[in-house]
Amino acid sequence: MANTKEHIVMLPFMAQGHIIPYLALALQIEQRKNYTITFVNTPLNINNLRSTLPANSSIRLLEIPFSSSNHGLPLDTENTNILPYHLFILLIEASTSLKPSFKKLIENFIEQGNPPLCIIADIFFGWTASIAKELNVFHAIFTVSSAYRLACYYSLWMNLPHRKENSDEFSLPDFAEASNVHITQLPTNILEADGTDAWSVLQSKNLPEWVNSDGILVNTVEEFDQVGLLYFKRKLGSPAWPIGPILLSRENRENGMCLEPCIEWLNTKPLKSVLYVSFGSQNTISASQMMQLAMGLEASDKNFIWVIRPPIGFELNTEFKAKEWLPKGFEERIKESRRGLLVYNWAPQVEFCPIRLCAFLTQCAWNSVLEALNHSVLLIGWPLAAEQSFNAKLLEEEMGVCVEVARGKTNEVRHEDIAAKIELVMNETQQKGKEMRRKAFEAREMIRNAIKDEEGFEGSSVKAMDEFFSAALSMREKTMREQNVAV
Ligand SMILES: O=c1ccn([C@@H]2O[C@H](COP(=O)(O)OP(=O)(O)O[C@H]3O[C@H](CO)[C@@H](O)[C@H](O)[C@H]3O)[C@@H](O)[C@H]2O)c(=O)[nH]1
Repeated sequence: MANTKEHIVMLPFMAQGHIIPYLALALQIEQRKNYTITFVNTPLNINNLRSTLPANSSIRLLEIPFSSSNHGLPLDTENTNILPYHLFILLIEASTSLKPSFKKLIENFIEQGNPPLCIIADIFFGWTASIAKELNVFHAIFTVSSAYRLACYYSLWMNLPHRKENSDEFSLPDFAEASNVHITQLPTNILEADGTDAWSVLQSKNLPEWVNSDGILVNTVEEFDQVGLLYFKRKLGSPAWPIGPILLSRENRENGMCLEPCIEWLNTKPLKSVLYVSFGSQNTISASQMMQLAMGLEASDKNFIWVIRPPIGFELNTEFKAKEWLPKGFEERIKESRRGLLVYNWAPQVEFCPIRLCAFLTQCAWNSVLEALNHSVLLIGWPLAAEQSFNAKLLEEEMGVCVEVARGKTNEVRHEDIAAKIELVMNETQQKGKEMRRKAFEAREMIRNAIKDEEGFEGSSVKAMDEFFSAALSMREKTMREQNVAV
């Protein structure tokens, strides 16, 4: 066994929000030196990854066949980034066609004497757990988000409680630790689910398969996500390993406005005085919300950077029509006063975080959340889609580092409320802001301690990763013993 590296096979769902964090995890595992990694996906995704993988990486990229047009999808559709939301479900359904070739791949590895120590696969690929079980390979699901969020998601899909309650607010039947959920916090697919629709049917096959997995790897930190982690230990009877934060590597970031002008602007501002406003890599808000947000920012009197995109209904590459979408003279006023900086479409976010940011008005997408907490930046939540409301719930109710300012892409928002929330969080003399600052500092310490790996001290995330590999090795030794006995 000496000198032989253990083999890990990874299979993310075909979406950038999944592939990129999986690659970040692969790169992190690679640093442990004693593993070789096979990163599996469909041909076009693998092709795109070739240019982003660091030149010195030993990660092997491997294609498995996929034909989108066989599944009612446009030709060469292998990633959600070129699909409208209502077709995501088709791609997830179509991805079950990967099953036979993925199974064959693992069988071939076994036959060639290179059996995987473990398979790490996506939350949408419950079927990989059954394959792993059949072939005696250790299996883990890797979720790119928090355990708390995943617990809400799992509980909602398994129980559809909003269909059984008459009220807009209800509790989660098997996750009583979480406070009530409001109907407006549900993503569209769960809100519309009735047990017979395509999403319900898909999840009713996918989620029960999770019990066949040997555990869940979670991009989180044990110290602030206990409630969700315990839920999965209880529900699935297997470990949930908090191994985060798995922060995204810079190689995978798009290029946007260059860093220098932003840093130059930031450097003219006092420490921890700037509000950063961004809705992540995929989302934007409605034109009327954009108008109110601009007015709220102006009224708040705080320094701000706003990563601004055309509102809903316009392509990202549409020319930004400030005269139409922003209050009259807004751009000129903030430029003149140097109080605000508008960055169109994409900003070097990670580089901003450590410097002068006090707060981040965010849709609460998990990577952004971890990046902000890593530098004790306070959060002003405006969840827009997907699981973001559950992240906001964890951040506000459990961790105390966030205040929700608005919800959804179409709901009415008022500039007075936005300005008031900004004031509440950013004004150092306000009790609420003070308390949030203390909690955000604690969260930062939790993150930093979790990833510490020093003589005499191993952080919780480092330990969890060790435990995950130990569990995989123990299972393999057990299987080998059993096979020897059988022989
Ligand atoms: O202008 C920008 C915008 C984003 N980023 C980076 O891009 C990543 C974006 O990731 P994230 O914050 O998670 O946002 P999204 O990709 O928009 O979020 C999707 O993926 C998340 C993780 O699964 C989910 O929590 C969200 O619901 C889903 O919309 C982060 O590393 C950001 O630093 C930039 O560098 N510049």
